[in-house]
Amino acid sequence: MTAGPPSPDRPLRIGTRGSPLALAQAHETRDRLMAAHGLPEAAFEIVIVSVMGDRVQDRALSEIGGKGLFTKEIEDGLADGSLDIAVHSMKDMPTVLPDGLAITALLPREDVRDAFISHRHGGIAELPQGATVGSSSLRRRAQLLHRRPDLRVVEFRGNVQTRLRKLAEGVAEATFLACAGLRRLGMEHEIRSAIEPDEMLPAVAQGAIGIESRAGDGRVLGLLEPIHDRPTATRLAAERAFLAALDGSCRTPIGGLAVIEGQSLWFRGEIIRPDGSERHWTERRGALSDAAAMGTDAAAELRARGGAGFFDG
Ligand SMILES: NCc1[nH]cc(CCC(=O)O)c1CC(=O)O
Repeated sequence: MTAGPPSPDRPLRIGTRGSPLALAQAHETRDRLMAAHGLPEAAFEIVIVSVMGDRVQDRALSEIGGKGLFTKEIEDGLADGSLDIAVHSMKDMPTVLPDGLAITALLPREDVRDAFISHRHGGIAELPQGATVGSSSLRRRAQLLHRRPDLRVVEFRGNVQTRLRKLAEGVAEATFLACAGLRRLGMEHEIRSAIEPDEMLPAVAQGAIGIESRAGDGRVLGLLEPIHDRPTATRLAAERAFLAALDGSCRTPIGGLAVIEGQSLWFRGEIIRPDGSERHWTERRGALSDAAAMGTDAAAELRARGGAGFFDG
């Protein structure tokens, strides 16, 4: 796009992954932009981009490694101008973005909690001794094993629908998904219980949708301004600073959550050994304007307490 508002002749091109959740998030973004600017649906074009993280289904994501497994191909489209904006789950976004790109808007955050999903049991405490639980998230595995070392955790990959099918097939007795994703998919009824953050601290940025665009594209920035949510931005500033200072790759079990209480920010963060054997937790309270510094400071404390090589075994 060059100038003027998006129109059916020159639609704003919205890049997204093709999973049902990604598409729901892209549609939510489009709907908010339509409402904010009084534009017709045809002024937007949703462009599905195939990314490595979706193509590889037979290996754990932590094994494939590398950053941006869910973002690279989409970011290439922003950089070469074939896309105008990209919609992402902020939970999946690396803390460092390619030169020239930035998160330029955040939608109001959804429920941050993890959901306990099971046909037979109501919550973690009800799981029988030695029960099998499916999860592909290193954080959820580590948090669960810390609390319940008796449980057997098996790899559970694939999108929300695939995981629910594995559960129905009896591959595991329970699994976990983000409440936010289930809500956005209209699948709230799958949530057996929502796990409070003091029981299972969510992933950094869980429940937040971010919009990425070219940092210097003033026209797109103007379009995004009315749909940007400042409280979400403040919370993510603390959480993502925490993650960045811990050098969080997908191999590191880390939880982090900031909430706004009146004029102050309450941040909680933790690091856990992948096998759940050791956990370090901390919290900070401070001014909203100190959000990023609080996250960085909390990370420095946990790094020192965990010691060198904490994440290795
Ligand atoms: N890593 C996959 C992913 N990325 C974002 C969500 C859920 C939606 C969100 O947290 O915003 C999920 C699935 C899940 O954890 O259940």
